[in-house]
Amino acid sequence: MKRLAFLVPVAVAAWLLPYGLGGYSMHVLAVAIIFAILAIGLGLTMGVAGQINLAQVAFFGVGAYSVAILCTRAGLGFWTAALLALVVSVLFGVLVGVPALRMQSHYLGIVTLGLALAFTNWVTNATIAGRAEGISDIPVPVLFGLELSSAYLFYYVELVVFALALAFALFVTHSPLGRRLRAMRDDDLAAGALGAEIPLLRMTAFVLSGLYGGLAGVLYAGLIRFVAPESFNIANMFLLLAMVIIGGRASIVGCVIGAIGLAMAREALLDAAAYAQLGYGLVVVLAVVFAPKGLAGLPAQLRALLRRHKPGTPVRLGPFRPFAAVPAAGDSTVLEAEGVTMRFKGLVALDGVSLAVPRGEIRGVVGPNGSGKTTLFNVISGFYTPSAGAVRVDGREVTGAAPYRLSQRGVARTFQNLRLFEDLNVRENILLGLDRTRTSWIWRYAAAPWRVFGYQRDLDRRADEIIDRFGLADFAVAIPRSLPYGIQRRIEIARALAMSPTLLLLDEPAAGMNGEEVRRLAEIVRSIRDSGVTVVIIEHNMGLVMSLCDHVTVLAGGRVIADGTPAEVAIAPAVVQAYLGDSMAAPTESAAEEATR
Ligand SMILES: Nc1ncnc2c1ncn2[C@@H]1O[C@H](COP(=O)(O)OP(=O)(O)OP(=O)(O)O)[C@@H](O)[C@H]1O
Repeated sequence: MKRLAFLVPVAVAAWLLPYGLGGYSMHVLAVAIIFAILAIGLGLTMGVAGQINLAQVAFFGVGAYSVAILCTRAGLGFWTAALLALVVSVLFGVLVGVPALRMQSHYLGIVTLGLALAFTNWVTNATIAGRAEGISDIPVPVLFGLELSSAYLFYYVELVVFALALAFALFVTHSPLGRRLRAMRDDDLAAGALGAEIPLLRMTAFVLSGLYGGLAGVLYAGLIRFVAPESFNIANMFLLLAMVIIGGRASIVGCVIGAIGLAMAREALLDAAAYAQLGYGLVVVLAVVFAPKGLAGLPAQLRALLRRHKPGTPVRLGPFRPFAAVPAAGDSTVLEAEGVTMRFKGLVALDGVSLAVPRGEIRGVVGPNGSGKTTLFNVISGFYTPSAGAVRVDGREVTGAAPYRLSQRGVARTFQNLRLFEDLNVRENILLGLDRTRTSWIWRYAAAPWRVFGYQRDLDRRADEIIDRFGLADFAVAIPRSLPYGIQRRIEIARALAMSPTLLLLDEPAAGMNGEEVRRLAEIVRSIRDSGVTVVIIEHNMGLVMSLCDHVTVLAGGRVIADGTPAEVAIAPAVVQAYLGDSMAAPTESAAEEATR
């Protein structure tokens, strides 16, 4: 609550501002607030969710034109038209979001730009939209019997709408939904493996953008009471982009500061409009090069610069606190692969692989480089749909299911090349694992926000427990990239465990670790198994495999060449031959050595 105390003087200042401003300045301020709402919408899609959206100005236009058309052609009152306009803008948001389900990056940029151009083209040529002349007789909005005909009066309506819009955007970005959107922006594959329904999340981002664009459009129609195509053209889209990039696209407050600042600058530079555009371009380039996170990112950038000159304190990984052992719940098969084949064009990465992993087992999957181990994990966790064969988890067919579905079925995984979200701190990475809600849960954000707060409190409590159990408390708010490799590996395991899986897939968890770290890893994996989780582990460290695994499956050239206890596979001739040497010849001895190191 104390952190929000600064809002009181800000609100009072905003309320008193009109008393010190002339008519024209008031108008400029009212327009700047509209741009701020528009920029929040763009910040949510581009900055928070990482979806390229060049149609924000069209959402703005859809909102404004819908009000204009509904008021002047259908004879509706301003506020009824405004509500319908919001619905139309959200629907337009859905339409623009559809391509995002199938394409990303510059392709999405081109498509959204195309849709924005199509909108401007339509309003320029459609009779109902008043063609190039636009629509000029939008009625004065009346609120509580008061005609909002001046910018002074309208400003107060805008202020309330803006405050609510800003509060909702901040609420969303600081909630489990916002965390998932940021995770999707950083790495959509890893976010999917953690249970994020990527298509729905992308659509949510565009719906929010449509809503904020529509809201800005409604206010614009009420303030200016005239709409024409040039207010919603591509030049304005680029101005909006400049606002968001300069302010800091990932920060909602940054977007607001950028929007208000640039809207003011635009007015101040009206006499030099020809050069102003060039100036914005230059500032954007400077921002991208020297302050990629915009004005909002400058304090953190400065702090990092100062820290660089100070000797850093070494990070301390705390001890792992083992889980309470749970008696095995029956001996059913948790994972079953049957004749799984995966072809990449001409290359057969997996060739009829079958394996069955019983509950409570630690299964090792080993094999020379390129033998198909990671591909097998990718098939099991839904990253690849196999060309043939079937995968069953807990007896249910999951072949080709999306990663988020598998995550919901209790499959968690880590990655060979570590996929921690780099823009989220350690704690947020763990929180993402803990969040088991479906995206459809998000109706609560609008209808019952207190339930979101309650849920977040529960996640926070459980995150503390996991952070403590895995000894991560010293760097819970650090960015993973800044931490040693061994620690990052442990964070990834903690994040996977946060998902409360029944099946944990570990892809080379000991890679890059020293002997002591490998010993601690073995202790962690055993404790995870003892807590009732079935573990499948890909590893090249044979000492670890031999000492840790109950059962080992050996792959070579995409086929299972041996399957049995560590001692059995170690002496299998096919295995010795596949490894082309004697590294496997006496693994039990090396395991004993490794285990005692
Ligand atoms: N997406 C892909 N497209 C084309 N080929 C692929 C793809 N993924 C894997 N492969 C190929 O499939 C084969 C098996 O690769 P995979 O990564 O599964 O092996 P691995 O046993 O995990 O190897 P390593 O121990 O080096 O990680 C390799 O020849 C690899 O180049």
